[in-house]
Amino acid sequence: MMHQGVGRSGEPLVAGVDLSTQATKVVVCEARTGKVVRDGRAPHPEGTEVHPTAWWQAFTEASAGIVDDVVAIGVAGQQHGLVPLDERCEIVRPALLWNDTRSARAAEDLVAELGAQTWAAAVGTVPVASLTVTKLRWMAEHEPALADRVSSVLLPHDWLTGMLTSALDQPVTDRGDASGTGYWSPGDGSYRKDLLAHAFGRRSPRVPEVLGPGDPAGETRTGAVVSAGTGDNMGAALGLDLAPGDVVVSLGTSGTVFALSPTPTTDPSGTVAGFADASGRFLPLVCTLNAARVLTAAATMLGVDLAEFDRLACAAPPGAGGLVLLPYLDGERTPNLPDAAGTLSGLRRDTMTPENVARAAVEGMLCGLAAGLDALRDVGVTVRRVHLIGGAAQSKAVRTAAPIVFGLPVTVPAPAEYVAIGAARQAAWALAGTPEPPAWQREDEARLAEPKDTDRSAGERIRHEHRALRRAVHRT
Ligand SMILES: Nc1ncnc2c1ncn2[C@@H]1O[C@H](COP(=O)(O)OP(=O)(O)O)[C@@H](O)[C@H]1O
Ligand SMILES: O=C(CO)[C@@H](O)[C@H](O)COP(=O)(O)O
Repeated sequence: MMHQGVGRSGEPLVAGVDLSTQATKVVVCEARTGKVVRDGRAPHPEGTEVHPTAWWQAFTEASAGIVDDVVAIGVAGQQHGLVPLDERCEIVRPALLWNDTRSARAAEDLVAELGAQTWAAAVGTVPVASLTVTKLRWMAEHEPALADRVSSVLLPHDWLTGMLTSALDQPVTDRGDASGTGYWSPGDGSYRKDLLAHAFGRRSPRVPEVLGPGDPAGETRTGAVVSAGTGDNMGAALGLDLAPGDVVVSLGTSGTVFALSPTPTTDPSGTVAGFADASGRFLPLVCTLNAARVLTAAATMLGVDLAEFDRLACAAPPGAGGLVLLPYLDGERTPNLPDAAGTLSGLRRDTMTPENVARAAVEGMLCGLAAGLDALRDVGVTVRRVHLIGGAAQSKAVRTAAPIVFGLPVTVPAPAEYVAIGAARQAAWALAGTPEPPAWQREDEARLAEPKDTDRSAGERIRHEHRALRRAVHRT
């Protein structure tokens, strides 16, 4: 498959993999500059439980013919997913993904048993259905015979990394992804196996060794260096080379809001997850379950494609003629409403147009992220401007509405797979063996209009209406 070598330009090449929710994406970059020279992608099956062999199939398809000459490779993956292996490293049951909400009651129980403050102080996060620790509790309660067979517990990126190095029996991970398990402490840099054993009700299963940010995990069969890998949001932060004051809003399957922090953060309310990053620092993050797919679902409901959806949403005024959408179409994680459904309110005969419905979908999705920006400020993050990334950042309607709803300058970095680029940069780092990652150039970014005063008041009104509806319907 892979063999050591250089690209046609004579530059050594490295590959980065984004094992995200809906697809596996692969980029091949020049190790020295970061220039992307090739890419590939392949879809994943629908659903919130996926057999990891489907990821291997997607990786094989996405990387076919483009990674033969890379000298290093790294994987950034969707966070939190539970990949349980038995003592022969066979998969015990299909992986439960971050957006699977069946462990909501388990999360409530774990919080009730130990207290939100204890969890936040111990591991930087308060359990919600997304976290690995709650999936282990669910499995222990609902599938005890399978739980008895579990010998080690991996995350999606750990598993793919282990497949690449042929070392699933000696699994490795990194600080960033480990910090999303609910049983690794970003503050102490160590596992809390007591919490893992408490949740699982059994002796703690084996957990991957946490490598340092630039450490190699091993080699592929053909001798390419494999880096430690990380979570997808940490990968994006590395790919974007974030500066202080920069906040990322990522609109993929999940909506995430995150920024770098030099110190760990804790939020006993559970809104901000106090993750570690992939560079040795920290990554406070807010995650919503409903982002890009709110737009695709609204477009399907309106019977239009995404281009027409965009045209409709852009044709409506800010505030969508009074229509307000709480877009909790898959339940919600932030606020923690795993069983919620969406609500569309404010319909009047003269305003219930396709244009206003489309605009309300865009604004409703963005309001969840605006609340995330406020929550980041509350834990001490400086928010000066927003970088908008992820699939839905390509939507003109989203680009138009985002500075208004956020009340901040917003830039859209040149369209690129930043998670995969971050994974490739980590691979180049492991290859170089330097204390810091290589300095990679970034393409120019499109700066969007800064919000005007009139925009600001429209944005405040939109956020106010969204909050008021949420309180009325969900009392949160
Ligand atoms: N122009 C667009 N408008 C709205 N949504 C879009 C657009 N382009 C892509 N998307 C959506 O973005 C999502 C994929 O984004 P991505 O960041 O790749 O997600 P993930 O990393 O979770 O797989 C899909 O749901 C897709 O429909
Ligand atoms: O759970 C989180 C973050 O805590 C999600 O951001 C997942 O990491 C999935 O990411 P995407 O597939 O939406 O990029």
